Amino acid sequence: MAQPDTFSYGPHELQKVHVYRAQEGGQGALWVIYIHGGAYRDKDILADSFSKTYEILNKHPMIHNNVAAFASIDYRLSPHPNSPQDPVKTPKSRLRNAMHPDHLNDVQAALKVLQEKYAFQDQYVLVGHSVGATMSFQAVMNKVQGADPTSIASPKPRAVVGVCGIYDLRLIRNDFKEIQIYDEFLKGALGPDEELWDRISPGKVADSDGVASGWQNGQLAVLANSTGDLVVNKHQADVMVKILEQWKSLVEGRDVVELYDLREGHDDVWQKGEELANVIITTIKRLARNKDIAC
Ligand SMILES: N[C@@H](CC(=O)c1ccccc1NC=O)C(=O)O
Repeated sequence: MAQPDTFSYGPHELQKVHVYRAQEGGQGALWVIYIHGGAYRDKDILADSFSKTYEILNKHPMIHNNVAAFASIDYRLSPHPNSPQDPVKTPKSRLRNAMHPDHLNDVQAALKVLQEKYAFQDQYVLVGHSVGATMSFQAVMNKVQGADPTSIASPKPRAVVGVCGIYDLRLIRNDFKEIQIYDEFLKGALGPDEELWDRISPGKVADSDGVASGWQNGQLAVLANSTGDLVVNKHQADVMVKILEQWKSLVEGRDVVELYDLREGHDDVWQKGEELANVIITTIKRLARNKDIAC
């Protein structure tokens, strides 16, 4: 397995970013930056969950020609009832007690450190899985309620890819009302104020705070969903695509790609890596094809 370089962007053990250089002699300029899911709280789904996908991608000639490096972001997590910690005995740097906006502020801080180190500007693709997809599209909103406005990603990415993503937080809870974990993980990470959930849902905010007005340099949005995903349903992509159609209609040359033919289970998409890698390859091909259309 490839060993990434790891950089800290804060004192917590989860405030780290992993960087994997593309193959020796790679000629690309693009960065691919991954935000993992895990319901904001799963201590077993972290930045290294991108490793398998990286291994697959790194053998692909398309990557050699277009990608400079990959990064995968860890961010502080919220408590999980199945892995309790003693708040007195656990050092602060290991405590999983993050609440919105901590997760998103961490992602923004990681992007900032990457920019300071590598200065790739807007030559990057932000890829998120599940709640990582929520944060990927939050990163291109104009304003996310509660989040630090000075920390909003600058510059924003050229392309955003949401894989098995959650874009309307209240809707997913309501769609799975009988299953307690949805309400539990959302309240555990975001608090009980459901109006706040609405104001931070990238598939719900249609006013000037949202993705349509906020993502001015964007060229390509990709939504990927799997028929084998039993925990995130297609309603989520349906709401997000409406916002993205609005975004697309504002500037000529913007592109929205819907890939709804994945087959793997929610976590197998990244765990096996094949389908996540394919989605990223499709994205990079599209970007290369659309290169002549200015940003
Ligand atoms: N493994 C997670 C569950 C999880 O990841 C999840 C469950 C339902 C819907 C979305 C999920 N993850 C999104 O990031 C947990 O232990 O809570």
